[in-house]
Amino acid sequence: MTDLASQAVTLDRAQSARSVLSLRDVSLNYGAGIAVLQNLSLRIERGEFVSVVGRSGSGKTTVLNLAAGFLTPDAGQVLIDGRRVTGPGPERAVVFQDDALYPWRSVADNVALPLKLAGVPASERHARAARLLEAVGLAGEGAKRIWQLSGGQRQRVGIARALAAQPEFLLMDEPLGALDAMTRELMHGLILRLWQDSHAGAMLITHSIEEALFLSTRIVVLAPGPGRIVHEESADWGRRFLSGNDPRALKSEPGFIAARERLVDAIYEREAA
Ligand SMILES: Nc1ncnc2c1ncn2[C@@H]1O[C@H](COP(=O)(O)OP(=O)(O)OP(=O)(O)O)[C@@H](O)[C@H]1O
Repeated sequence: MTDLASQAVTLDRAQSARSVLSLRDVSLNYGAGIAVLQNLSLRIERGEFVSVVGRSGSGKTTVLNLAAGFLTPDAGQVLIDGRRVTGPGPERAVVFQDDALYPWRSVADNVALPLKLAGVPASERHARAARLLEAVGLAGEGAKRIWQLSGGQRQRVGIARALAAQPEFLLMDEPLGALDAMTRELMHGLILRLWQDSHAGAMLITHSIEEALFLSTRIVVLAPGPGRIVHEESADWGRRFLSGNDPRALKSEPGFIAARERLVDAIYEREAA
């Protein structure tokens, strides 16, 4: 697998100053009058990997949709470097569980689509798509159609496409939820390397506490009714994996297990009350 940083894919934006994506005191009610999120604040700097965990219905996807600009808060603000976000933008890329790829287009065309929309000339976008496919371990698969790929391969195409736009922030909503456990573990390494090489800030919504702990530099726990942050943890297992540590050994460390238990307690505390 090719190191993105060693490729010309190295991002113009990656060299720019630190950016911050922030949700500041946001509230949202989907028009039903019942608050889904209330006064929630969350900040993600480039270079951070922030996972959002919490029970079903706690508002995780709503948080990501606000950060992506798909939703507008009823109160509070979504900001990038202090500028108000009013909709989706090229500095934020989103990866969904349902990969939202075009099955009738080739793999390479799917990856290059954001570049086409941005007006990048054909020869350059084909070259960049090829480099991104190499980075996600799909070199030589560009001519295939999406329906010819496995679930794990499709998610890798989705991630390559998200990175094609050279985002400052990569927003992922359960991107690995449909994958088997082994493929999921392989994808963890891939996501960590791409995150490191792209210098992006990452937000991950996941139901897997272990996944959140292993990948993230920070994990926030949302509690429902209305959705708000009730717990935060800092972590560095992903960074230690990137510096050569064995993932299974890392996940067996007492510190990892203790952090996992704290997160479980924070997620289920209110239910027990
Ligand atoms: N489009 C919508 N219209 C009305 N209510 C919605 C809408 N989308 C979500 N909700 C409600 O908002 C709350 C939070 O939903 P959200 O999808 O953000 O939670 P989640 O934590 O991501 O859940 P899950 O883990 O099940 O995906 C839920 O009560 C849900 O029913």
